[in-house]
Amino acid sequence: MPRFAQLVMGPAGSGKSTYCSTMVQHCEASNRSVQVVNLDPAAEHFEYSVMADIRELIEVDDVMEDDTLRFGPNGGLIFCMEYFANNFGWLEECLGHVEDDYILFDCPGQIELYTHLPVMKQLVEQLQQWEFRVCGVFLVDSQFMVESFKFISGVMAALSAMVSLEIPQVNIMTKMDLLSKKAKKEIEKYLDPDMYSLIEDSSSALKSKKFQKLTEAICGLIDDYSMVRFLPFDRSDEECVNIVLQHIDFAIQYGEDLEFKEPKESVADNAPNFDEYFQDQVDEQDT
Ligand SMILES: Nc1nc2c(ncn2[C@@H]2O[C@H](COP(=O)(O)OP(=O)(O)OP(=O)(O)O)[C@@H](O)[C@H]2O)c(=O)[nH]1
Ligand SMILES: [Mg+2]
Repeated sequence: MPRFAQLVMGPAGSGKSTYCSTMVQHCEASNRSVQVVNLDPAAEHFEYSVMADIRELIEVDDVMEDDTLRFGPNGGLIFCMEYFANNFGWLEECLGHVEDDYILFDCPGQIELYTHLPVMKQLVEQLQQWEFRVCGVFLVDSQFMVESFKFISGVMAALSAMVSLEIPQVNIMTKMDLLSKKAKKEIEKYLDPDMYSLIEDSSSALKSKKFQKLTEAICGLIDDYSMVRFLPFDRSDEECVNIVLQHIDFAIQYGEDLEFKEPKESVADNAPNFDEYFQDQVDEQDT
């Protein structure tokens, strides 16, 4: 039987730890067992109970205090993650060999981990060797996405992770509950973006013709291959959380090998319908 994992990634403060605790609560409410592993050696507090915590292996503060290493916070974190990559045996011991388990890995927020450092890729390969099906979950804060410029850089960050990790990835726009009604309408166009029109929106801000052409080429490539799409994540909306979870489950085929159970009528009636959800949002926008 396969095992299942979500690698929860994204820039600092994008809501990774909050996403993990929301998912745990959501799954508990539907009698589903999901566990969390904290992989952030600099984490100070989180609201979920952990099955494993990287700080038991190594902590950033200890690395920074070491007189021979002399690292600052960022260098210290990279050192910790490299140390972790050389000691995957620790993780193997913590995870055990439970069939069919479902684990969320709450990762650190240093963006270089997802763009060019090999640690996350090594972790993915190791998890796959332990028979995990891994889905990347890339979080971007919706607060920063209401302008096309910031959006393009968010898309590029998500794309870097996709390209370097080579696993299915679901991109998520977090903190939707904080947006005003007007901003929510504004952000709708970023969920399934038409990059060509976004670049038109922002072309007046680009002073250099050369860079404008480069940005156009990048946007064109992303658009032509429909490479990046975002799902909205509002932690206060159960249906929204469920839709995100279903997308991820689908990507790693969770549930395919489980025994088939007759759905209860009430559950089937309440089953979320993605199209309806998005249609509701469009209707809201039209009114
Ligand atoms: N209102 C609201 N606040 C959120 C949401 N997600 C995160 N936050 C807040 O945003 C801040 C950062 O959230 P975290 O979950 O710690 O973000 P993180 O990505 O784990 O941060 P790092 O681990 O430091 O990279 C906290 O103050 C959270 O309470 C959300 O969906 N809605
Ligand atoms: Mg965190």
